[in-house]
Amino acid sequence: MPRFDTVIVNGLVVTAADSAYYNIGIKDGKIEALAREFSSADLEGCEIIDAEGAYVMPGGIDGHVHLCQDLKTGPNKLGGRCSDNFETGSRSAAAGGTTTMVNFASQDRLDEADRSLIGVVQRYAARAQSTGSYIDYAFHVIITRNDPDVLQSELPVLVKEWGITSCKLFMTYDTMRLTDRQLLDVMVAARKNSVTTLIHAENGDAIEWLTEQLEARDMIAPYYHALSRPPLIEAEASNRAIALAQLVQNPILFVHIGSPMAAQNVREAQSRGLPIYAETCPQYFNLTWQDLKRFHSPTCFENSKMICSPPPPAEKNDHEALQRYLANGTFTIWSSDHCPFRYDDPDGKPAGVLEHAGSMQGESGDGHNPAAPCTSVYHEVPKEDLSRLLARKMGHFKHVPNGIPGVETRLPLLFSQGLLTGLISPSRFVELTSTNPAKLYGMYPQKGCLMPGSDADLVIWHPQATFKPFALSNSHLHHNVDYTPYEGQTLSNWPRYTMVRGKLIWSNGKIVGQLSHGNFVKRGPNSLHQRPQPFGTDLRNVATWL
Ligand SMILES: NC(=O)NCCC(=O)O
Ligand SMILES: [Zn+2]
Repeated sequence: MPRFDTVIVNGLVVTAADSAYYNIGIKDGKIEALAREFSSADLEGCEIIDAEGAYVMPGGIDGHVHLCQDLKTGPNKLGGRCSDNFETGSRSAAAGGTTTMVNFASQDRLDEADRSLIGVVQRYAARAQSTGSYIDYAFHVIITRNDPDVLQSELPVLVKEWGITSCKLFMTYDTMRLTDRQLLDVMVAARKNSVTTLIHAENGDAIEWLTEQLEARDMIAPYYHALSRPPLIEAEASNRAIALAQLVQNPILFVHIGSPMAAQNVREAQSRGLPIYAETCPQYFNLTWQDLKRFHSPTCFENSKMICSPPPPAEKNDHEALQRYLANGTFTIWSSDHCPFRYDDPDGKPAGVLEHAGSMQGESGDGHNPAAPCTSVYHEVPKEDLSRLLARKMGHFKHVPNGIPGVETRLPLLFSQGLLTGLISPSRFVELTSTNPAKLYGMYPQKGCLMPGSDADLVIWHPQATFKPFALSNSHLHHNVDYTPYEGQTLSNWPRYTMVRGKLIWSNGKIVGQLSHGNFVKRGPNSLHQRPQPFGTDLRNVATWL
């Protein structure tokens, strides 16, 4: 009986702590042993993968992926529909070196059938099962209501039976946001159940007010999405959320931090020893407000391809400021916020044109009036009409589904722009992309490390000396999206192998795995914060009596 199924040789193995040349022996989907060199007897009968001196790292863990999700980010009950399902999303993730993704199971506040959070999770789990997944996956539950009976009876079940130990709360979006008192209700329930709380921090009232001011001045082209959400919007909300978290002693993670001001709030809270964590994403290091004017003309609706919330920072200077927070440890995790919408799909970015035409109440003269009673969230527009509408009509940024794709480019962008430039060390790269998400989301040490007994989830890069830098094009990618925000970006390496529990899923430019391979991951509690009473006991700051 061979000692190992697979051995990886000649790899520069990187963990969140160290880098060294090791061989890795894998048996039954787990890491069995690491050694400077295995004996020839040990290697007998096993498959050998030669890393040829390249980096070998724990597989990427993407803590922020939207698949199969209807997202009502606009002001009415219609919205967009994510174009990737678990097949196309996990395929794209694997091709980019990701071995586990945490997706969202989103409660629809407007649908009474969604009152039950368990029902919500079951609905999304069925979506994943209906296609299968190439890589392992888990769910955060998005909570959009504060029903006390549901929180009390269902959160413990989600944690114990489903291993769903994280929730996401919104401070913006008409149909998803919680008021401050609702945030407090849910945060207390989260604390009692050790549920890691993700916060989308933007001041929804201020965004609505600014949007009204902009539209009164006819400033509705995609570019003005950014002006409806200047950095103060995120800075104010993150500041408020830190205070609320402190009050009820509930650790929080800010998702997709996009402004140096908000990052500074996190830094300041962390320096007071508070368990406040922050995620950031490649869009905040690559795009600026100028990208919302990128295509053809400043008013061209194609610029809606770059709309996400929070918007990218105003200028390149902001990228440099954010890089400092990446290097100095303020950011905890690097995720994609992969939120895919197509430009040739009426339920994608064009919703911003269709909804606007509808809100003009027939002024369009083409008979399309989405403001009329609608029984589904979807826009029923014949494909041939869509390009005609897009060419002729003005759209409004407020109706554009927020989000951009990036699950596949998440690791390669940071590798080229962070690791190879020396901004961050290889170990910090692993910490941000794998080890910290594993700890934060209760998967460590099953995932996020290369210890004996851990899942053999690995990404092996190309040997640097022989890799030819290339300009990224959407045709390289495996998602179901008709563009990438990073078109033309130079990349200086790419994952050569992606392995999930001992099976190669991506090898030398090809998907070689099976859709039946990806497993649902039942998770435990956050293991990042371990200090007892990190919020202190001062009654001026903390309601310890709650
Ligand atoms: N981030 C974004 O623009 N879209 C995804 C939905 C959200 O998380 O806000
Ligand atoms: Zn969000």
